[in-house]
Amino acid sequence: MTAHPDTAARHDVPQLDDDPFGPQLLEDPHDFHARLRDSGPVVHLPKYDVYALGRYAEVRAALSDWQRFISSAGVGLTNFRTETPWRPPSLLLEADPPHHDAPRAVLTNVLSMRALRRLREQWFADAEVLADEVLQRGGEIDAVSELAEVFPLRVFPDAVGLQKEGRENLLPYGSFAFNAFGPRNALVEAGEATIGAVSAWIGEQCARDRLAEGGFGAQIWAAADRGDITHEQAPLMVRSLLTAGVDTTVNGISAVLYSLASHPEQYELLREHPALIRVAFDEAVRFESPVQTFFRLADDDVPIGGTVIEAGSKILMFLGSANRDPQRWDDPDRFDLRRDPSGHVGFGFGLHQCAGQHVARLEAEALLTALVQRVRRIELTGTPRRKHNNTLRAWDSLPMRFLPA
Ligand code: HEM
Ligand SMILES: CCOc1cccc(C(=O)O)c1
Repeated sequence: MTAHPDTAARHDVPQLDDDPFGPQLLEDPHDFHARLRDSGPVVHLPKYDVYALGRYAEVRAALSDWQRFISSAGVGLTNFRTETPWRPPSLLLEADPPHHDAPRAVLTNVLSMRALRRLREQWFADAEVLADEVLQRGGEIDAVSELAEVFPLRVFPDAVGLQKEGRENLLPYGSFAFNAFGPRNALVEAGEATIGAVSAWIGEQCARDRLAEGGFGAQIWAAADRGDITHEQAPLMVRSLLTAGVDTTVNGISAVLYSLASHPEQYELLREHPALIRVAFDEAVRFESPVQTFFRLADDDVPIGGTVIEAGSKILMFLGSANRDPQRWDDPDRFDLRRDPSGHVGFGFGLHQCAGQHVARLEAEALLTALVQRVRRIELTGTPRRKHNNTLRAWDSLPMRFLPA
């Protein structure tokens, strides 16, 4: 499909007619990412009339320049300046300074590495129980439904302080939220029939009287009592945890399990050098990029990559492409625990960099520590199956064998 003549004229940049949210590219984005990087620093996608950034340098530049590449018009395709968001905007993800400042300071404190130290022992013990359960079942499992989905749902809702009933709403809610950053395609439509009830349950859990003492949720409400945020902001901030805190780690853990199973020599290296466990997770986040894309809005005519993006344009940042840019990474398509993955943009970068990255890293560290102690080898025993989502790179099924040490 060729762009409308005046659209082509309006953009003095190369253009690609691909649909990055279509089934082909969601199944395998890598060829498109390479064409995107090779086409130029800024590429117009007439399919959605957005500007795409595929190279590491420009993605880092856009993530760093929060004043001109803004989030308060939404970080999905929807432009909050002209369209109604499907839910009240996030006080963090979909906010700019100064409104972003206080919620971010509170969440940074609640989810800090120091704050998480109190959870470390329990999460490591929970991971050992789960790893033992897998081996007691003979070690042949679907690593998505029996490991990657189980561990985050065992530890994170309790850490937030959620009630036990209804937790089955968490994954569908997150999946819908991440789909909703993309166009209203079949993936979004498939969730629309049930999202009302799911969304209502999520909203109810953010109320103060639903949240257990000492959890992340109660700590957010305590911050409101201190005046660090308002009591009106507190429930929306708890909602941020429920939206971003589960599907992401499920797919981060799926990514590291898939990467290790498909690179047996890397798993052997990890067994010999368990100190590489945290590197392994960040290398998997770089390699697979569980969160593939986010948008920004150009708040002014913005110079980038030798061109000027006109004010009011939506910009689509391909984090997954930047994480495999050969201009930034040696042999980028190689999962390599010997490399230093720091600087990857899998958790974003700059002002909005993931507020929950330490939660994600602790979950992965706990599970990988338990596995490398007990499992000699991880093998794929069948064809893995992708789960398509407009934003998440996810696995639907990972048939695997875990051989006991
Ligand atoms: C592997 C797991 C995860 C990945 C790959 C991931 C990825 C990201 C990315 C790319 C961003 C930047 C968004 C932007 O720049 O617009 C982000 C922001 C955010 N993440 Fe994560 N995330 C993960 C886990 C989590 C967890 C476990 C939580 C909560 C406990 C969380 C909460 C958030 C929040 C609240 C923001 C918005 C921060 C802000 O705008 O200041 N994430 N995440
Ligand atoms: C992983 C990106 O982080 C997110 C994603 C979706 C929602 C929110 C939020 O703040 O509600 C954050």
